[in-house]
Amino acid sequence: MLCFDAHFLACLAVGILVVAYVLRNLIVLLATQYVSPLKALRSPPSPSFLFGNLREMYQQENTGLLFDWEDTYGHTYAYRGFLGGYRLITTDLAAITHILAHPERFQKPDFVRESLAAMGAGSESVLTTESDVHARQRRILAPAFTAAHIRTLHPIFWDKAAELLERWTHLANDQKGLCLSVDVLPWLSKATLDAIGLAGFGYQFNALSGKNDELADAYHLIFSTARKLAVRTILETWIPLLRRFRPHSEVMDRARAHLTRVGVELIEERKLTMAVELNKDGPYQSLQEYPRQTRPRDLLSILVQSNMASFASQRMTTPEVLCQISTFLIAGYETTASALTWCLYALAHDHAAQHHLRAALQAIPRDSPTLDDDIAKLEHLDWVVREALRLHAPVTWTMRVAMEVDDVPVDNPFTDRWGTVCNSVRVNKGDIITVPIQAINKSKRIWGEDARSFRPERWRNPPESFKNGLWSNMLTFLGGSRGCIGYRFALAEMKIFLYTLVRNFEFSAEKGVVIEKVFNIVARPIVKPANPTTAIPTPTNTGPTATSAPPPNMMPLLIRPVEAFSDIGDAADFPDGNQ
Ligand code: HEM
Repeated sequence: MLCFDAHFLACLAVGILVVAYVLRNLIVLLATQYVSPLKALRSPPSPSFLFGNLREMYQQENTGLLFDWEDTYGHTYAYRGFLGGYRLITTDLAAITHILAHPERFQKPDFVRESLAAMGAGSESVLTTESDVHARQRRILAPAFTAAHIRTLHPIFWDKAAELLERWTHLANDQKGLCLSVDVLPWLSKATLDAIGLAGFGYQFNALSGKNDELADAYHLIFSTARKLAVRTILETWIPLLRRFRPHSEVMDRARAHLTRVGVELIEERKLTMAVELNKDGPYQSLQEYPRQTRPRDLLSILVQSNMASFASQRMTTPEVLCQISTFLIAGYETTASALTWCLYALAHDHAAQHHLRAALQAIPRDSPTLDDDIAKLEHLDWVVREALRLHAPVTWTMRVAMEVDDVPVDNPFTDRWGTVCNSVRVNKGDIITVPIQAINKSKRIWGEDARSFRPERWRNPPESFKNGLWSNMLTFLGGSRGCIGYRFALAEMKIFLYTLVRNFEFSAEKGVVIEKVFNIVARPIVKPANPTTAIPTPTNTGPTATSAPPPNMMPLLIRPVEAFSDIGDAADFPDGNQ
């Protein structure tokens, strides 16, 4: 009896604590929301008390929601989050510039950092740290991303692009001049995973060749799950305790353990090879004594050196180094794969642009000794890459949280819900801000009436209005000190892949196939059935590890070798479905 009572009382105490914890969080949330100055902003109606506009936001790329909202509420307004909380959203360039220029005042919200950490980046990654720790990590990592170092990685990109070309050529040859339906997404994911593995860490995933690799499978799993905005995810945002009780996937746990094992092996191996080099090169006592100009610049060497550094400002601990390894593997492949996939999609829907690009690429011979310099400078290729990255930014939006009260200045005064004209937005500590990367990239105000069309020639005279994006007057790689560290890596890889693929293949869309975007860190394509009874088309080939079930994310395109196409006719002869 006593035992039952003790057990009962313990359960009761735990229950009370849990209820008190949830209530406390809800009260803090409601109080923060109650006093938030964002309540004064105009806002669209909220379809759900519990989830506000979050579900609509998730679909915004397919519905044009943010454009409608901007037409109705102007550049600066609020939408509703969990339990009706107001979140600032602004396409005002002065406001965005201010937010990105003050990373101390506007940090990543903890629920964003935790979900990135849980997806494999870890809590000590440059993607998830803030303030001094983040600044130190960026400083240490920067030498691996200079233009000069990225140039040394080109041979890896060329090899991987050639391998992909060979595989597609092999498949296409069986078609005897007819179009082959290929889901390009998994192929590009595998190729870019191989590339970052080798370029960053000398690690052979062999994903393109179809060899089984537990790590490659783990990354595939990370990006192919969580396709729906789950209620649980929203609740976890405000009740952090729930994050500790995420359903555990055994596969993911195994994958994480495997990732750590591989990371430790990579570090140890590199330490050994660097020690051998050191002894060969001179009487240095430690890696840090290497003359600066002869120090290896590849990512793994930089991480290993920092692990052994004696100065705190240059040192990363082993767990930190492991976090960077998994971060760069994640950040470095699915983003670029998504960018390339959407670029091929855009070209498949615009044969004139594709034709021009191909002609420009074919003018540079593959065996030219200056090929690397030439394609880096090739105007038309550059335009296509910029335009695809503008229209199909892989990272569609990002979030920040105000760490203190601030007045965010705006270029375009806005009228609040009481009719007052305002020149700045007041935010309180804890207010959430959405930076709508894609909506700004497609803004008619910046890019003109044809802002939502794919028109590479616009880059002949690009608009000057936005100076603060990291690259090319746009927000695709964000800006400020938290802008994408790997943008040169991504651009070089994209250009080499496009040179190789577009010179050799014609791409076209499949008739009647409508592609939509879903979000899982990056924008990924899915096929929208024309009506509920229409089956999702299964491309002839989905990549080396295809299974009978259609993959959840896919980009089926028709491809045909250029020679076969040239024999048959002109670009206009492509099957229906192309515009
Ligand atoms: C087309 C390809 C890519 C796009 C569109 C892209 C976009 C972005 C964006 C928008 C951010 C900022 C996220 C935020 O603060 O909310 C970011 C950060 C980052 N990216 Fe990329 N990225 C790409 C490729 C790469 C590559 C190839 C690498 C590495 C090899 C990389 C590594 C990173 C890292 C480490 C960060 C965190 C930077 C920091 O917080 O200091 N990215 N990227």
